[in-house]
Amino acid sequence: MLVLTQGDPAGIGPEITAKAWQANRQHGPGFVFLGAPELLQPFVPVQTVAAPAEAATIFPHALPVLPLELATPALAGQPDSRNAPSVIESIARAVALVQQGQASAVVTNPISKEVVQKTGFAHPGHTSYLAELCNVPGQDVMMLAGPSLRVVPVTVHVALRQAIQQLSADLIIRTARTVAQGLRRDFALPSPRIAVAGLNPHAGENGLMGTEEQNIILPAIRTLQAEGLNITGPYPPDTLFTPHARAKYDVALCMYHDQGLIPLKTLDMAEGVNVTLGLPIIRTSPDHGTAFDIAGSNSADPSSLLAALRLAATLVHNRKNTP
Ligand SMILES: NC(=O)C1=CN([C@@H]2O[C@H](COP(=O)(O)OP(=O)(O)OC[C@H]3O[C@@H](n4cnc5c(N)ncnc54)[C@H](O)[C@@H]3O)[C@@H](O)[C@H]2O)C=CC1
Ligand SMILES: NCC(=O)COP(=O)(O)O
Repeated sequence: MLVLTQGDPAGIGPEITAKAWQANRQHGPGFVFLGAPELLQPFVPVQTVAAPAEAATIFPHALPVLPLELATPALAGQPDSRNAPSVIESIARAVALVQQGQASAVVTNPISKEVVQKTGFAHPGHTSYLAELCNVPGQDVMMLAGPSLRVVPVTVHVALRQAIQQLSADLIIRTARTVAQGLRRDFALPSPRIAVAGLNPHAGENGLMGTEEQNIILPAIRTLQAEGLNITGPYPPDTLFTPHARAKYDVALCMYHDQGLIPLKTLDMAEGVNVTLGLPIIRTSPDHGTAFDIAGSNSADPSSLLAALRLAATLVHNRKNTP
């Protein structure tokens, strides 16, 4: 049984959760929602449970919920940091359930980084918090996976200026190793083809437009090739996402957040999934955020959450069956 976190109660999480249950109730994959039951009650029948083990028989008839309390009633589209502790508690308890073997994987609903950070949450998002909860701090890697493309941002939720400063051969090497291991173990790709993007226009054009390719990216690629990884680059970023280029790799290692997430969401917004690699547990998430602008309007598309639930179930299966 998958465990689905609450996410921000004022975002589209409750609505897409209810829509995902309606879509999956007959043919799964099943899930238990870890959050406030009143968020779902306007949409679908809900039944509270004490443990994920009770959820499977309930799932075809009602949405099973492990209840959490909100500090204040949630208003769609109006985030309230008083509810941040329940947002964070849902994530922590979901991870604990998987660690205890009571659930098979965590699927997270979107949270607002701004809202949780206002209350002192020390992480830029789920990804590094999950690594902390799993006692593997710093080993987390964010990958976005869609039908057309997989991308991994090497630097993630920092200002662009800081991303360039953070870029190092060591960071690229550690990230690529985690990506290769994750794709082998969970995605059934025995020798994943990794394409590395340059940082600068034309991948620097031999130092004419920047030296990070020569000084940082290429040495990292050579080290990884010497270890036997199927990794190439650095490629000019502007042509790395054409259909022709995409046919030649399984994942693109990108130097900063938007370099990878813009092509991913342009091509695959509806079915893109955020997967955290490098953890002892499996975690997926829709690729989008809280969408406060449409919360409460019944216009949220549940496709990305449905893809995240499907992928989590596949990864659970693959991990069990990979020697
Ligand atoms: N995994 C997570 O928890 C993520 C959280 N966020 C957070 O979400 C908040 C809002 O971020 P934004 O950059 O505005 O991104 P967003 O993805 O929430 O919204 C961007 C645009 O896409 C639309 N949209 C998003 N998902 C949709 C769906 N399922 N159906 C229909 N339309 C949809 C929204 O209405 C909005 O116009 C931020 O606080 C951000 O930190 C953003 C991405 C992932
Ligand atoms: N842009 C992706 C994103 O914001 C998801 O972050 P996380 O909460 O999965 O760490």
